[in-house]
Amino acid sequence: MAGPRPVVLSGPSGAGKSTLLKKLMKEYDNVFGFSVSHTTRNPRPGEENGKDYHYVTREAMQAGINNGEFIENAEFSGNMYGTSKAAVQAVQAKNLICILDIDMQGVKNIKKTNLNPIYISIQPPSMEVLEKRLRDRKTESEENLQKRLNAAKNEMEFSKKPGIFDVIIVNDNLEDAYDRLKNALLEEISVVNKMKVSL
Ligand SMILES: Nc1ncnc2c1ncn2[C@@H]1O[C@H](COP(=O)(O)OP(=O)(O)OP(=O)(O)O)[C@@H](O)[C@H]1O
Ligand SMILES: Nc1nc2c(ncn2[C@@H]2O[C@H](COP(=O)(O)O)[C@@H](O)[C@H]2O)c(=O)[nH]1
Repeated sequence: MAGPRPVVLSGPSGAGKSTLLKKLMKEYDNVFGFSVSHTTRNPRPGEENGKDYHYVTREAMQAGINNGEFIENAEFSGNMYGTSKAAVQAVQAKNLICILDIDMQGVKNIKKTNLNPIYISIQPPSMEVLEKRLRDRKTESEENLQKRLNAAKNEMEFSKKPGIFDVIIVNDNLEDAYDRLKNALLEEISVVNKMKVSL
C-alpha cells in the first residue's frame, strides 16, 4: 500500500503555520509527523533541539549540504534553514503524513524533487495583522522583524501565482482556518488510518 503524501505548509513568517500544525498534530496523534528542519538561528524560549529544529552552526550546516544530506535549503532573514533527507525519511518510515514548514525558496526547490507533497499556503488576513502578530510574538529584534515583513511581501505575491499551491488558507479566525486545513487533509488522514487497520 502506498504511503500518505507529505504536506508542505508555507507562507509568510507569522501567518500561523506552526500554530496550525501544532493543533493538527495534537488532535491527530500518530497520524502526522513533523519534518524537523536544521537551522543556524538561535532557539527561542520554549523551543527544543531535535523537536522544533536541529540547531546547528553555519559550518555544520554547510558541511551537511556539501555532503548531499539536504533535500532543500535556503537563507531566510539572515539564517540558514534546510530539510534533511533523514528528517523526511524518519517520518515516512513510520507511514505518517510528513509535514514540512518551509519558506517559498523551499517550495520552489521541493517542486524539483519527487516528494510529491500537497502544497498549502497559509496567509495572514493583511500585512497589518501580520505585523501585529509578529510584534506580539516578541521573538524578533526590530531588524529581524523588518526582514521578515519584507520577505512576507514576496511570499504573499508568490502564493498568488497560479499552479503553485493546491490550497490557500487565510488565517483570520484560527478555528475557521484550522477547519479548512483539516478538510484539505481528510483524504491523506484516511490513507493513514486505513494503513493502521490493514497492519
Ligand atoms: N488566527 C490567529 N489569530 C490570532 N493570532 C494568531 C492566529 N494564528 C496565529 N496567531 C499568533 O500569531 C503569531 C504567529 O504565529 P506562528 O508562530 O504560528 O506563525 P508562523 O507562520 O509559524 O511563523 P514563522 O514562520 O515565523 O515560524 C503567534 O504568536 C500565534 O499565536
Ligand atoms: N526553505 C526552508 N524554510 C524553512 C525551513 N524550516 C523553516 N523554514 C522557514 O523559515 C522561516 C522562518 O522560520 P522561524 O522558525 O525562524 O520563524 C519560516 O518561513 C519557515 O517556514 C526549512 O527547512 N527550509
